[in-house]
Amino acid sequence: MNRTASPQGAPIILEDLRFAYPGGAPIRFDLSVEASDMVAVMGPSGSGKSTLLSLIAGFESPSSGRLLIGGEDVGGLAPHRRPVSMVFQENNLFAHLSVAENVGLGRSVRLHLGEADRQAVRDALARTGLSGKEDRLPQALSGGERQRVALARVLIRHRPVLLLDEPFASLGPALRDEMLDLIAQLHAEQGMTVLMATHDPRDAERLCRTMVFVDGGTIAETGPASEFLAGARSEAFNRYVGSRREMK
Ligand SMILES: Nc1ncnc2c1ncn2[C@@H]1O[C@H](COP(=O)(O)OP(=O)(O)OP(=O)(O)O)[C@@H](O)[C@H]1O
Repeated sequence: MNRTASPQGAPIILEDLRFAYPGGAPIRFDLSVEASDMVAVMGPSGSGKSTLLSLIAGFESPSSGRLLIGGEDVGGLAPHRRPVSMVFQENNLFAHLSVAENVGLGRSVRLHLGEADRQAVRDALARTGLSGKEDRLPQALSGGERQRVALARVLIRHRPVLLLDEPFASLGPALRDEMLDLIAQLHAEQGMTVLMATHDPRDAERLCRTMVFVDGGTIAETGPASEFLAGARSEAFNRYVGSRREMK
């Protein structure tokens, strides 16, 4: 993989990807995402957003169907071999490793780092506003700082796809905006394809060009995020977003 090249993302195609948790309802996804797109994945609680991202990342295995990333069938690849980085709502970091080591894992899972890798870690920490905190353990960081460490690791991994599963749900609004800006900057630099699961229409509005509406274990609707957010798409989406807004 080219780690220094100019921005590039990979297209993602899910073809009749089928899955079910033991005893759970059937889940089935068909989806096509353009390279370097920024996609909001929205939908009711339990609709299957996390499952969609987990299938792409390889944390769950479909019973049938195909998953193509960058034109390659990645269905047989273990998660760490897929051209994908993922950031969760929390628990992205190893508690016993320092900030610098947690970021360094993006280069080598055994932390066998050369000088160029260590320089890349320093650069990523500087880019994410964490210089001076490299030796801290995650417990000595704020929630926002911990998510920045996770993003610093994404930055040095240079993977063509970034999956975000409600990454900022536990942060306050100001910090959240700051983090969304940081994702936008990373995207401008690296051009990776971004899929972000979120319940907050403001996240989608701020960051995403495309909307994927997940409902009942399937992709119910896709299109320009602006149309969804303007209320110009399905009643089901409007009801979902309306109910989220009432909850605030
Ligand atoms: N590990 C699991 N074992 C069994 N069922 C699961 C598991 N994880 C999720 N499910 C079920 O699968 C369905 C889809 O869950 P998923 O977590 O993908 O939804 P979601 O849209 O991400 O929800 P939320 O917005 O609440 O995070 C739900 O009915 C959920 O209860």
